[in-house]
Amino acid sequence: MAELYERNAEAEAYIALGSNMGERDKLLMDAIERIDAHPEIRVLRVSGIYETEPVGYTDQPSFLNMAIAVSTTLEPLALLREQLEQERLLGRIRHERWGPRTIDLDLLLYDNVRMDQEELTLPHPRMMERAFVLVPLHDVISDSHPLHEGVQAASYAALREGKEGITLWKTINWRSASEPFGS
Ligand SMILES: Nc1ncnc2c1ncn2[C@@H]1O[C@H](COP(=O)(O)OP(=O)(O)OP(=O)(O)O)[C@@H](O)[C@H]1O
Ligand SMILES: Nc1nc2c(c(=O)[nH]1)N=C(CO)CN2
Repeated sequence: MAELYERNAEAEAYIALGSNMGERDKLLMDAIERIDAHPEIRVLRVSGIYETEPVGYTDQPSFLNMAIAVSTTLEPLALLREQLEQERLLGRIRHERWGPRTIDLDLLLYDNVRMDQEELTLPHPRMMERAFVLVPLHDVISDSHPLHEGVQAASYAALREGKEGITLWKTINWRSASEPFGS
């Protein structure tokens, strides 16, 4: 799949972030700044920070969740590996599945790429059922994205129903520190 991309072609991708240990908002913003500092990734838009009840394993602290839109010349697996490296650098220790974590970075969408490998499945297989993904994603997804309407409808429904207790915790004014590619 990734081979379909010409070298240096820019793709638009969406990443979900979550934290429920330590200084949660600082960890999220650190992760975003580190991603933006990568020479082949530019953070275009940043969602609000939302507080959410834990989903899955519920006996753990509440999460702060966000989403970002990025432009990148990395291929999908390289982008995922960069995210995993940033998780590692920010001190993520893996315990149980769906358990507490300092930082979690999930790749939601990469252009219109569909792939189904153990290391990377796109679109993210659980994204449409999670308010903690859909509501922040709606803040940053492009109006012209094929999933925009579906994400919008599911996000509004989640907010109406108070799904996962989601509430806006803080808004962010984002300005990328990196130059657009090719400038
Ligand atoms: N779209 C994707 N985004 C992130 N990781 C993915 C994706 N598809 C597959 N993976 C693989 O899943 C592995 C485990 O990811 P992780 O520990 O973040 O899961 P989780 O956050 O506990 O659960 P969930 O996947 O339900 O969010 C990663 O090492 C990665 O290789
Ligand atoms: N509210 C919330 N719950 C979760 C989250 C998360 O980011 N937010 N991440 C999980 C593992 O991906 C499991 N449960």
